[in-house]
Amino acid sequence: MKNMAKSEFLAEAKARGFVFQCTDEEALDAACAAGSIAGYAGFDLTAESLHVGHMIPIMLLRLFQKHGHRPVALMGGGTTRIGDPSFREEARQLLSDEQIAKNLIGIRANIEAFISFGDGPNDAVLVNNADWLDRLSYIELLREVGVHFSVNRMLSFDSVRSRLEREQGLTFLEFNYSILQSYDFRALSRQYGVVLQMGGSDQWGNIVSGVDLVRRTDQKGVFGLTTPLITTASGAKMGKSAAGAVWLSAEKLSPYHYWQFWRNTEDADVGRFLKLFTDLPLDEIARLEALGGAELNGAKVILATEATALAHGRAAAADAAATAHKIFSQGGVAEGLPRVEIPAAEFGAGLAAFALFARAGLAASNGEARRLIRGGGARLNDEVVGDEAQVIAPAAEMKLSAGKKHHVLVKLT
Ligand SMILES: Nc1ncnc2c1ncn2[C@@H]1O[C@H](COP(=O)(O)OP(=O)(O)OP(=O)(O)O)[C@@H](O)[C@H]1O
Ligand SMILES: N[C@@H](Cc1ccc(O)cc1)C(=O)O
Repeated sequence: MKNMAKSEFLAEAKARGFVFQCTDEEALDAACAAGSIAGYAGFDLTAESLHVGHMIPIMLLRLFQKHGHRPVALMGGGTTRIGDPSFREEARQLLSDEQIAKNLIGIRANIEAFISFGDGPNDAVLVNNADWLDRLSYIELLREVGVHFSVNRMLSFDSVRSRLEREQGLTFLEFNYSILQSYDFRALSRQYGVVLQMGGSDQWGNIVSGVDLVRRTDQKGVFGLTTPLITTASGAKMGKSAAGAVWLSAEKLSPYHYWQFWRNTEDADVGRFLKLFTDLPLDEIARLEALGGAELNGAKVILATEATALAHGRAAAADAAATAHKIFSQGGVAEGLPRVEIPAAEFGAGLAAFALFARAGLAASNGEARRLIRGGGARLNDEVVGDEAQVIAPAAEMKLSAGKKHHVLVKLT
C-alpha cells in the first residue's frame, strides 16, 4: 500500500508499520492534518504489569503525542471486571477488586514511562472506566445503548466466532464486553472530544461497535485505527516467550533481562523492531537495517539499549549494556546474571559437569547436558568444558554458559 498520508502522524505511523486497519483513513488523515485531535487506547488491568505486546498501542500513543495530538490512556478498571472475550479460547478468570486496584498501580506506572501526562495542550490524560461503568444501571443501559446493538452483527465478528463454533461457551457476561467498550468511546468523545480509538487488530470488533454507537446516538463521526499483531520472524506472537511474559515492570523482569530480550532479536526482525519499538529516525534505521554479519549485532545492541531506555530510563539501559558487554566481550563474571543457588551439602566434594549444567537449568536433562558438552557449547568461567564426566570442584561462584547467550551464576549456599 502506498503511503499517501498528508498528516505527519499517519504518515509516520504507516512508515513505521503501526497501521493495520482504519475505519476511514482519508477522513482521519484530514482530521489529523487540520489540527490537534484527541485519541485513546484502553488497557485492561489483567496483571500487575503490561508486557511487550502492549508496547504496540503504547508506542502508537507516543507517536500520536509527538505529532501534537492528545493521548488518553484508559485504565479498564470497569471492563476488567467483565473480561474481553475477543479471540480468547476460554473465559478469563475473574479478578477480585483488590487485585484490579493493585494492577492499576503497576500498569499506570508502565504507561507513564512512555507518554507525558500533565495539563499542557497535548499532555496525556489518564482515565479509569470504572468511574462511569460502575455507575450504570441495567435497564437504563439496555434501553439507551443496548437498543443500538444488533445481536446478529455482534455474533458475526471474527473475535467471537471461534468461541461460538466450538463447544466452549461464551457467557452473557462476556457478551456484554463490547457494549461497555463502545460506551467508553462515547463517554470519552463527550467528555474529552476523543475522535479516535487505537488498539491491536484483535480489538477491531470492539472499536467499530463504538464508532457505530457514537454515530447513531450523537451523530458524530469518530475513527478506529488498529495495529497489526506483531509476531517474530519465526512466527511467535510477541509478548510472551516460552519462559513467560516479557514484562515492562522492573520488579517482574530486570532491566538487564529486558535488554537481553531485545538483544536476542532474530536477524530478520531488527529493522522492523527498530521502527516499532524505538524513536530512532527512519533514515538511521534504514542504515542499521542494511548492516550484515557482525555489524548487525551492533544494530541489535542499539535496539536493546534504545528500547530499554524507553521503559527503564537511559541510566538503566546503559548499565544493562555495560553488564552485557562485560559478560560477552571480556568474559568477566558480572552482576545481574540469573542466579541459581545450590546448597553446598548437595554439591558435596564435586559434581559431574553434565549434572551441574542440568542442575543449573542450562539443559533440560542430564542427556541434553551431555550433548551440550560434547558439542563444545558448555563453558565454566568462560573455559570450554571438554569432558562431560569431569568433576567440578565446589567454588563460591561459578559462571556457567550454554552457547553464546545463556549464562547463569551458580552460587553455593
Ligand atoms: N504481539 C502483539 N502485537 C500487537 N499487539 C499486541 C500484541 N500482544 C498484545 N497486544 C495488544 O495488547 C492487548 C493485550 O494482549 P494480550 O491479550 O496478549 O494480553 P494479556 O491479557 O496480558 O494476556 P492473556 O491474553 O495471555 O491473558 C491485545 O488486545 C493487543 O491489542
Ligand atoms: N478490550 C481491550 C482493553 C480496552 C478496555 C476498554 C476500552 O474502552 C478500550 C480498550 C483489551 O482487551 O485489550
